Amino acid sequence: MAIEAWVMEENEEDQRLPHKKNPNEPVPLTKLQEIGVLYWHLDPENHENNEELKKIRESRGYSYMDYLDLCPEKVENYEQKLKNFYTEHIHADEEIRYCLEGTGYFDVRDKDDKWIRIWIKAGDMIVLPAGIYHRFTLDTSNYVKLMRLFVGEPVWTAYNRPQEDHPSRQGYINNFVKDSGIALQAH
Ligand SMILES: CSCCC(=O)C(=O)O
Ligand SMILES: [Fe+2]
Repeated sequence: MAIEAWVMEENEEDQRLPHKKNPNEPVPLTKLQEIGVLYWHLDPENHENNEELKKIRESRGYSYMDYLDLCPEKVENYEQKLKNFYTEHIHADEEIRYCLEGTGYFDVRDKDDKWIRIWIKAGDMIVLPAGIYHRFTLDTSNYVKLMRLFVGEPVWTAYNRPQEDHPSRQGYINNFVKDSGIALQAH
């Protein structure tokens, strides 16, 4: 199964709507990889014994794991959390999420600072690199259950934009934005 992503139509409509352009401008996985986003599709059933997940965790050092069941009954300060998730931010580390149930949108900025919307469904696992500007919203299904992974003790601190001097932002620019800029200039 392939990932579904598109260039976002920015307007004042509800954030939970798809916000596709007309006509739609799909974004292929290769373009997401260029900006440092990793993606796997795994079997969401019986994830405790999923060999592929085990291998990814071992090879990338994802020792920590917990669950985020995004519904008002299970999450403290639900509305505030949703607001924070949709405020553009970065982290000092990777953001690793594996969708077990439901659906939602991860928005990431591309090299031209445009929003790309990534539709996450059961079985989708994504890694956002440290320093990438991003945000998250539920879609109209209003529910998602995610596995959160981390290397070592988790740090969920979000640094809201602008954050150009943050070391992870500078690292991100050096790894994923700068070279492509130079390559373009050379042509
Ligand atoms: C609902 S998980 C994704 C939200 C987010 O960007 C974060 O937790 O930092
Ligand atoms: Fe985040």
